[in-house]
Amino acid sequence: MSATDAVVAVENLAKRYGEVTAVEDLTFRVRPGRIVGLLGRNGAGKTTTLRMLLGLTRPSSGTAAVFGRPYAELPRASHRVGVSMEGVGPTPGTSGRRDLKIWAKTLGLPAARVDEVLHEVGLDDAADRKVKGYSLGMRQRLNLATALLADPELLVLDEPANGLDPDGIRWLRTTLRRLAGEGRTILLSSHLMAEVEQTVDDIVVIQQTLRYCGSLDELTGGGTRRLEDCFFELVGDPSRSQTHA
Ligand SMILES: Nc1ncnc2c1ncn2[C@@H]1O[C@H](COP(=O)(O)OP(=O)(O)OP(=O)(O)O)[C@@H](O)[C@H]1O
Repeated sequence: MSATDAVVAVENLAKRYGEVTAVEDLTFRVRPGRIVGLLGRNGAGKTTTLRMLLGLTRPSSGTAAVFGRPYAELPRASHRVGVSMEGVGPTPGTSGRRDLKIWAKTLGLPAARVDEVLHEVGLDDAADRKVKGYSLGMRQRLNLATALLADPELLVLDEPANGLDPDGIRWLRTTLRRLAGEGRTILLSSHLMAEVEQTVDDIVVIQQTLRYCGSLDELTGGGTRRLEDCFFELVGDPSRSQTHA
């Protein structure tokens, strides 16, 4: 697949914060219609990578493109790409419904779309409560509702399963499958192996540098090996050695 056919194309991407190297020489592509899990332990560079992809953090070197262009140069980027990420979310003092209405107006969408996405994420009953009173799981649902507002082709979701209860996790999995079934591409970051194993088609494993990029099936031998075991082989298991790979 050429870089122009890819929904996401990351080429030799690097980010350094002074002495700290967050990401180094990262290259991977995301194919259309796939659910892709970006995996790595805490501090591996997942959020930094997604932020560079969305033009929120400037790379030290390399490039990141969405639909063949840097996000900042992509026409109708906020309609084509839905984002759920800490710091891109709602204003705590407003209600969920009010917050979504502001986003809908900003995006030039009809107010009726707000009710649709509230229903889609199961927040109808809590829609008029203040966001500051929401549980973490409710915030995740609201973030996803915001990401879905413009009916985007690509969803970029940073740790979407964080804080969800078992019902919420099952709901998220079914929802993501349905969205991908409608032809959307989904790039999500996570460190929840069991969840990722049940949700994604492809895997990108990073630990500053790229450790794996390909199908989940290929990595786990068609499900004969646990993703968690494969993951530790790729990034190193601190319980077996004193040094991280
Ligand atoms: N603005 C910043 N200034 C300095 N260092 C940063 C900054 N943002 C990230 N880092 C560092 O870059 C590295 C990667 O961080 P990043 O948040 O991308 O990891 P992550 O994989 O998303 O981790 P987590 O799973 O804990 O969210 C870490 O060492 C982090 O401390």
